[in-house]
Amino acid sequence: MTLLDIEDLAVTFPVEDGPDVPAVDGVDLQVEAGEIHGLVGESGSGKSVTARSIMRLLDGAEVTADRFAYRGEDLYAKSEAEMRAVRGDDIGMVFQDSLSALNPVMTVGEQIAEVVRHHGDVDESAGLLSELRRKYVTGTRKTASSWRRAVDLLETVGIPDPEEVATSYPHQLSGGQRQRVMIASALGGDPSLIVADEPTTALDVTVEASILDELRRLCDEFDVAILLITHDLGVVAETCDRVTVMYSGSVMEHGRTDQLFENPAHPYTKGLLRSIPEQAPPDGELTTIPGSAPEPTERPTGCPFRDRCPAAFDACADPLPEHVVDDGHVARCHLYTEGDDPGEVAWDARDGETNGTVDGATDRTTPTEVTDG
Ligand SMILES: Nc1ncnc2c1ncn2[C@@H]1O[C@H](COP(=O)(O)OP(=O)(O)OP(=O)(O)O)[C@@H](O)[C@H]1O
Ligand code: NI
Repeated sequence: MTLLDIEDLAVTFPVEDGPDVPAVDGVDLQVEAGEIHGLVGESGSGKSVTARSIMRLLDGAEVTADRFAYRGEDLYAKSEAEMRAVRGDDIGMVFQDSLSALNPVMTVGEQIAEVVRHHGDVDESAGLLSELRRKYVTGTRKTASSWRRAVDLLETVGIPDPEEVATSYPHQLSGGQRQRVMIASALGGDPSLIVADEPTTALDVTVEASILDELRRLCDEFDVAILLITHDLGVVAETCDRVTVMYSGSVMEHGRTDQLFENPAHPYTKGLLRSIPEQAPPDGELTTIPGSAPEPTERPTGCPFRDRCPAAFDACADPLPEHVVDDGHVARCHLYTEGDDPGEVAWDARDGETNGTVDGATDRTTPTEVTDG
């Protein structure tokens, strides 16, 4: 079942003395129930803006979409009160910066217990006065169901000694433990989807690996879907069932993780794959894509990647087409519009030089020169 179904999302930030910023422009995103879906792309590609659009947390931005459905219901047709119920109960969120996302003056057990009470799983008042009394006077009784559930959730996300940790304040915990607390808190509302924006980026690799394992396990065990935002394709390879690749506000390619890694179709995806150790060609150094992504206000027409693409040709100035590579695997790239496979993209040029040729593309207009970034 498709949980989240977004078609042609555009998000623009009005700017007072300057051009509006078209941060996201043309994003399709489908998240299936129970899957881990990777949203990947370089910095500034619009991953976080897309994530926040799902929670409707984009104050002042203009958001349009052909479709923006969660479980078949239009999220943008909901009232703010209905949306508050969606946040936390249906869709949980985990951010990169756990220290600023958690309340510094409440124990983590108290914070999770509050989420549990609001979700209504336990027969304890979550009214404002009751919460204020707990916060400033009594605290949650350690025998209360909401507290027991908070401790259970801490245990579920792999925190040793959860009783002890529940009575700690966020600053007393390590970054990895705080990230687990955020995941426990997101689970407190028993959501069907967790949006996790770079949840492990600030952590060292061993802690990152164990938290990703944990997410994988939670996804399988609780049947919760996770939209995992990352700029790290290695993380995607390890963790995700499917993946959507973004570049400069648009989706370039999406498909199952195995389809995308074994048979990448978009030159941008191919370029990204060359920059991760597991995927680099046997002969070679890791190569990053020369140049950098354009600012949203300076994006070229048509394919936003064409200035950096070694295979770009005249048609790339036209609006992005959709090429179905395989069942469930789509690339938005002009190279395929004539129905033939363009073969290898010349990403193997070294020293920042691209020779700009594509095998099998002899009948095309000569690709444009790519400048060294
Ligand atoms: N409130 C805002 N006002 C104006 N522009 C914004 C705003 N928020 C984001 N942007 C712009 O939107 C674009 C996309 O930003 P976003 O944070 O979604 O990128 P990202 O893919 O999450 O990058 P990163 O990997 O660095 O987190 C960027 O160019 C950014 O400058
Ligand atoms: Ni981001």
